[in-house]
Amino acid sequence: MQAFALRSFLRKVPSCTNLTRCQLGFRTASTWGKPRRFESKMAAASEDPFAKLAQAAAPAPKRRASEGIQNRNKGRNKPTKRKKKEKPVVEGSFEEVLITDIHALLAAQSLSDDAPVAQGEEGESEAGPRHEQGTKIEVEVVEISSTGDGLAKEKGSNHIYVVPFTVPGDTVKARAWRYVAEHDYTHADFISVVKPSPLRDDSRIQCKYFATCSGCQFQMLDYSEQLRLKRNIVVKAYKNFSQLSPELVPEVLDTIGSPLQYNYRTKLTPHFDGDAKGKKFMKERPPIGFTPKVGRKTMDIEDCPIATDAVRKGLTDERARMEKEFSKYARGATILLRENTVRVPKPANGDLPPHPEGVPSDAIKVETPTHIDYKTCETNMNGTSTEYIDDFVFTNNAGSFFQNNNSILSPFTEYIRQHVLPPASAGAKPIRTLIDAYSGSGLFTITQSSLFPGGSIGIDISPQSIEKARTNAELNSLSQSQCKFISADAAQLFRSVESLDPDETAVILDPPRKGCDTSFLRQLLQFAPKRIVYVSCNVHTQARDVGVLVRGDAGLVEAAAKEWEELSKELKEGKKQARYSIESIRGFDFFPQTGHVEGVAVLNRVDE
Ligand SMILES: C[S@@+](CC[C@H](N)C(=O)[O-])C[C@H]1O[C@@H](n2cnc3c(N)ncnc32)[C@H](O)[C@@H]1O
Repeated sequence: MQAFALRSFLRKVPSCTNLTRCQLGFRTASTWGKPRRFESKMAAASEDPFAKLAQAAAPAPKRRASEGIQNRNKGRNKPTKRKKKEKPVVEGSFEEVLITDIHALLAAQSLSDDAPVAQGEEGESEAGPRHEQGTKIEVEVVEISSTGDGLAKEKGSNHIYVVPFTVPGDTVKARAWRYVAEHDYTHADFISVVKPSPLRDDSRIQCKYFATCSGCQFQMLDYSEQLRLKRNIVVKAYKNFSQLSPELVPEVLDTIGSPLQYNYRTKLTPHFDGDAKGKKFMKERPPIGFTPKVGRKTMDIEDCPIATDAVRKGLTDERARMEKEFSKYARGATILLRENTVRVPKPANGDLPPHPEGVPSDAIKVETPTHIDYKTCETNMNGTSTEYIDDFVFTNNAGSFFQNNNSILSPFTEYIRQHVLPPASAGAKPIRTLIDAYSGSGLFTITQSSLFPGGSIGIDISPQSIEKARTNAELNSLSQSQCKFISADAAQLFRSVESLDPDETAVILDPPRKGCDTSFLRQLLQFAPKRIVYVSCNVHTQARDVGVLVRGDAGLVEAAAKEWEELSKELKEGKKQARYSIESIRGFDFFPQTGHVEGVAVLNRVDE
């Protein structure tokens, strides 16, 4: 990871090649007990086991994961021809996370294994023979990567195979399909289990498409094991991507489970393929479903048990509609299935309220002591969907972002309420104001509002989400002085908050998967709020950004040249950037049965 970060940094800031590691804020070799890959670049010819990794990692350009899909279509048994120049691995991407885990595993085994390592003749990697595409192999799974795939080895070889739908301790049959030369590992398809791991119990699997559809990875595992694995994903994210020495990272807390482990997803987006040129109208209903793990043609999937009943019914209804309407379509499309709730309070006399007007009679009915929820499925991207979290109501553009596991949002927002304010300490100014950066339709601005007498400010780049956020504030009886929303890039936020006292301000960040950009982090460090709660569906970019906030060096490692100039000027002018300590880190399982985890990191400004 550091090798990637350093290269991109040096590329962007050519005049900074004489900066020392210390100035860059990297961990020192001694803090991790091992030399780092970027150091090994200079020691390529040495006996250092990391030098080999560096040679594999450093010079070659990299491919994006999506190129593998193109390769698959060319036929598994033919050698892959590369037409395009390889593109760099995207930061925080699936591929970068996988490569980091593979490097860590290779490094660990090169330090500890007695197994003899083959000597890199033609057709062999340094770790053992590599197979032609299509070769069937038997491998033993040694670890699960942070992408949810098994990392496996053949007997007598240290070569790593990435095999989905497997768990540590499994011996499985697999088919090699893509050798990744620059990182010396091979992607393989899962074929069958030869000897199951004690962790595996296939009777737990609830979907007949498991291990074919690419959506879920963990259905064969007990739920407590899934939570343990997800905690480990968070641990590894901070170890591999924060660039912080271990003493700065507190022990990662247990992952909080989802109240529902199936029937939880309030949004699905199945799709169907069309004519390649989009000209020939369909002669029969196309397969409607999801992308398979192998191949690119959409699988026909009639049901998805991780979705809520309303969304599952929506899938059935859409498939029935397509049965009649396929001939109108020439192009492929994505279908939106988003749960929508109409809540009807029960009268105090205990009578059942009448069926609400406009709600279809076959809506899914969920009765509680106080109300009846009627659940339907919205398929119009521009339609409005409504969700409840405790007594809060949220309306959204059905096609825009909203968290898609409603069952966990009550405990999750309660956890944020319990942690967004620091424990009261003598003499400290109480926090009065909340900034909710990347607010969407106001999830945190609204659910946390009661804690902030000075008001809450939400900012999001999507004008539609901000429009809904304003509506949601009204629907939840919050005035404009209690909840204010700005539609803009998050980095513009700091222009609007100059009047706020950072000592009295907490910030919640919930950026998209790619994390925060440098400009935002730099401005955040200059604004220096007392407390930050960083929420993310990508714990790897979260760990990277938290590392920046803890070191207080936004702009140094990944700054674009212009930002670097600005930052140097600011540093010369003596403008200060804050730094933070991490109070706690923990995962929430928003995505049961999959390898994904939502991370929450709570940070306090270090007052020196
Ligand atoms: C993971 S969602 C979180 C939304 C909200 N906190 C929630 O939980 O419902 C990320 C949000 O960031 C917004 N976003 C993406 N890039 C942004 C940017 N540069 N500035 C502000 N908002 C951005 C998206 O529109 C999206 O609503």
